[in-house]
Amino acid sequence: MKHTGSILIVDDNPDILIAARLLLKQHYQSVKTTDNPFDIAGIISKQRESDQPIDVILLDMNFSQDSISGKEGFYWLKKIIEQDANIVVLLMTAYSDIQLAVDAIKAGASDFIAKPWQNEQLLGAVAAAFSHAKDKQQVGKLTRQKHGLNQALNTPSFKFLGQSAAMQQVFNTIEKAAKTDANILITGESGTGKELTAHAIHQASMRSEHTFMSVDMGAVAQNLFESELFGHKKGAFTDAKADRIGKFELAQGGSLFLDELGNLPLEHQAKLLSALQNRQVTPIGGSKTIDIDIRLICATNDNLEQAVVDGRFRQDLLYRINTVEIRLPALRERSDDIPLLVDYYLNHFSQKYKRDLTIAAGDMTSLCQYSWPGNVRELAHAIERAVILSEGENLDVSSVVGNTTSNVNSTNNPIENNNAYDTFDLEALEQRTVRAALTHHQGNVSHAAKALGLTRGAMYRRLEKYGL
Ligand SMILES: Nc1ncnc2c1ncn2[C@@H]1O[C@H](COP(=O)(O)OP(=O)(O)OP(=O)(O)O)[C@@H](O)[C@H]1O
Repeated sequence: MKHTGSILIVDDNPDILIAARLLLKQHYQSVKTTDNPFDIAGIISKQRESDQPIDVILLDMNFSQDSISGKEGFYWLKKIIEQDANIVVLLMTAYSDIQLAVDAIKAGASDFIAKPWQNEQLLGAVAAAFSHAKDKQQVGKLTRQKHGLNQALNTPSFKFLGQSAAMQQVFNTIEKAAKTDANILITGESGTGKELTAHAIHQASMRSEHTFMSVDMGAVAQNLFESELFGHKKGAFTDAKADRIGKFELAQGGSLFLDELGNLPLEHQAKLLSALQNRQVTPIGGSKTIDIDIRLICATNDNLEQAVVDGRFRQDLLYRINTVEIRLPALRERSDDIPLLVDYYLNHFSQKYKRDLTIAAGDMTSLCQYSWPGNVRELAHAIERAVILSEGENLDVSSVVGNTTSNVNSTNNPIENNNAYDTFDLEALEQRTVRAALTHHQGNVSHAAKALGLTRGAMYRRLEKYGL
């Protein structure tokens, strides 16, 4: 059976063209020939258009009579590589010498064949060239796929909006800091847009073509911390059934975003610090260290300075990660952003659910007066729910934020509210309690979860459930 793939043979000697074609035609599906190197570019284009791209070219080195320098071969080799770097070129000459062969390979040829050839020798060289061409094509495909995946991973689902002076300042700092390779610490309450900020930094940086790798430190099981970040070798521990690449290595050349860093236990902080200081990691069970080239972006809704004072966070690690600090203001501190965000999410979810809704001016004012303890995340969920539940043409905000406006000045705490037990609906009570805990802890999910006796995962499930 013939191999799929196309070969082009270029030689000014018609006997060589016939002999090579007869031999190669027995093994390969498409064999083209030409005695004029000026035809090469046209043949490459035509074959590509007809979906039979040239994989391998056998190229003579000397075309003018009596020429033996090989210069012409090098010239055409360069032209071919410029036109299509995936084509593999085999150079042929009757005047072979070692230096010419070395120079040919240096210039990008895959091999060098002396004429006259032995058939077996030519077939072997062509087979190796084909395999090289397939590898190149595969690498090209994987590179394009990686590029596409990076684009998909790097693009957040929502725009990063803000017209308030506070957010303009944030955007300004992002722009300045992104251009450097400085480590950046993003702080702010839950839902203020820390992850969006990290994406924006990566996208505005010189690393934007590379991977943006995100790790939620709050969600990494304690015993898997090292494996998650640094990787492991097969058999390094009982469950290590195969090699695993760590997030540091996956982020190679790009940005590594460590979210919820405040939750990292002290012993892991030491390991993280050591990796950052040495710019090297060693997978568990591995003997070789891997050099790492990443821009580090960390985020937390914890107060890390206080955590240092409390002995929960290493000062040396804090100094290493906070070269630039970006603090995201809570939504209640920038209520002039609320109309912009409401309009954006109203438009987004109206399109998603095929509704045509507007918001009454009075309702917008109510939303601007609300304290939004869950910040923009709460606002986005609230608008989505309103879009789904509204019946008329106006967005029904009461169905969403319920007694939000009356909540503005209340504690939201069912224990403290006189009307705490106006309902015995457990879900409603749970929602109020979760909201109250968030408000009490100024949007800090970790602290609110702790106060409620919940894990962060359980807390997040409730935030999702109640759209907080
Ligand atoms: N400025 C903004 N413009 C538009 N959407 C925003 C903005 N800030 C946050 N959001 C939206 O709010 C939600 C939460 O944002 P994000 O995950 O970035 O917050 P976070 O501070 O990282 O939260 P957490 O601390 O809980 O992880 C996302 O859906 C995001 O798109």
